[in-house]
Amino acid sequence: MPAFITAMKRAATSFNPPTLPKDGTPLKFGIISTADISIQALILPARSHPGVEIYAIAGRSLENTERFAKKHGIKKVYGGKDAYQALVEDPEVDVVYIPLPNIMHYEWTMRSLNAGKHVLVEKPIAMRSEEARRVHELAEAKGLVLMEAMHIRFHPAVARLKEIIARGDIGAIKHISSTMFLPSLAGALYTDEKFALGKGCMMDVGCYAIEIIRLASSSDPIAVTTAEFDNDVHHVHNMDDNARGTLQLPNGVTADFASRISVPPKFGIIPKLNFGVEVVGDKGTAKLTEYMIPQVYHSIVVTDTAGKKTVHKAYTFSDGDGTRPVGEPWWSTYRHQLEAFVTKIKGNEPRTWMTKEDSITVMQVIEQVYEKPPDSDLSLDA
Ligand SMILES: NC(=O)C1=CN([C@@H]2O[C@H](COP(=O)(O)OP(=O)(O)OC[C@H]3O[C@@H](n4cnc5c(N)ncnc54)[C@H](OP(=O)(O)O)[C@@H]3O)[C@@H](O)[C@H]2O)C=CC1
Ligand SMILES: O=C1OC[C@@H](O)[C@H](O)[C@H]1O
Repeated sequence: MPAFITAMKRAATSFNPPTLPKDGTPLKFGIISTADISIQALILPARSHPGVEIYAIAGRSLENTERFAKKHGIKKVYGGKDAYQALVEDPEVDVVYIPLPNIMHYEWTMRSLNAGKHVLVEKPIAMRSEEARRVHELAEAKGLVLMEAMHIRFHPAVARLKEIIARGDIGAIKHISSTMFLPSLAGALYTDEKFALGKGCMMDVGCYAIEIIRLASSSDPIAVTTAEFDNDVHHVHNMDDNARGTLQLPNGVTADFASRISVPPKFGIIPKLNFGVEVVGDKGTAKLTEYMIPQVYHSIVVTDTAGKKTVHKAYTFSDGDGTRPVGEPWWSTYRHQLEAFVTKIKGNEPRTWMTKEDSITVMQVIEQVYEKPPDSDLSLDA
C-alpha cells in the first residue's frame, strides 16, 4: 500500500480510535477543565485502554461542561465556582488530569495530591523549577504517582532514535539541533490573555525543543550558553514569541534549539511546521522528523560520512524477542504516555517515564532562557 495511504489510515484511527471493553476495575480519571487538549491527550487514548475510565469532568460553566461530558460520554459533571475542588475531592476519582493554563498547574497539582489523587499534569509542569520540585516532593511524601505529560518521549520513534545513537551508528555525538515551529495559523491562537496565563512560546513549545535534545543525547544540559527571545508581539513580561539558544551538554557536546509559534506560510498559503531534531556524530548524522505526531508520519534518516542514507521508522515497540509488536501503529504519543502512566500506577515499570529530575531540568533551562534580556531584533529563519 502506498505510504501516503497507510499514513492517512494511521491518522484516521489515531484521531478516532476503537473503543475496547474495560477491565473489571478501571482507574477512574477526573479532568479539570474542558480544555481542548484533553480530547487528544486523554479522552481518545482512554477509549482503547481497558484499564482507564474517564469518569468525571469539572468546568467553570456547568452548561458548557455538561455539553462536553455528553459529547464524550463522561458520567459525572461538576460545574461552577467550586467545581475543580469538588472533582478533586470526589472519592470515586483515582487520578486527576490537569490541562489548565500553566499558571494554575502548581496550585491544582498540590490540591489534587493533598486530596490523595494520582496526577497527570500538562506540560510544562509548573511556572518555575522550584514549583516542579515541590509538587514532586509532595507526591513522594504521599506515595502518589505524579507525571508531567511530556508526551513526545513515549513514542517508539524516539526510542528507535536513541537505540541508533546508542549502538554507535553515528559515532560519538558532537552537536544536536532541535526545532519546534508552529505555523502562523496556530500562532493566531496565542492571545495576550493566554500569554498572561503562562503560555509563552518557550513555556508552551520550547519545552519540547529542550526535551528532544535531552532525549537524543540521553543527558542533561550543563548550561544554557546563549539564549535570545523576543516579546514584540505580546509584550508580556517574561514570556516570548520566539526563542533560540545554545546549550552545553556533557563530554563536550553542544546543542542549539529554536522555537516559534508563528511561522509564516510558504508561498503565502502553505502552513509551515517543523518539529525535528538532528544529531551530528563523528561518523554520521541522524535526523528525526515530526516528533510531535509520529504516528501519522515520521522518519529517522541516518547519513554516514560518505553520504549513504538509511531510513528508519518505528510505529510500535517489539516484545523481548523482537517478534511481537507492542502497541498499535496508530497509537499517538498520548496513547503511549497513557500506557506508561497506568503501568506505573499499577506498580510496574514503564518503558520510559518523565521523572521529577526531568521536569525540574526542563524548567531550569526555560528559566535560564527567560533570565536573558528580550531581544527585539531577533529574527528566526523557518
Ligand atoms: N500536550 C499537548 O499537545 C498540548 C498541551 N497543552 C497544555 O494544556 C494546558 C492548557 O492549554 P491552554 O491552551 O493554556 O488552555 P485552553 O485554553 O485550551 O484551556 C484551559 C482550560 O482551563 C480552564 N480555565 C480555568 N481558568 C481559566 C482562565 N482564567 N482562563 C482560561 N481558561 C481557564 C478552562 O476550562 P473550563 O472553563 O472548562 O473550566 C479552559 O478551557 C497548557 O498547560 C498547555 O501547555 C495545550 C495544547 C496541546
Ligand atoms: O503542546 C502543545 O503543542 C501544540 C501547540 O499547538 C499547543 O499550543 C501546545 O500547548
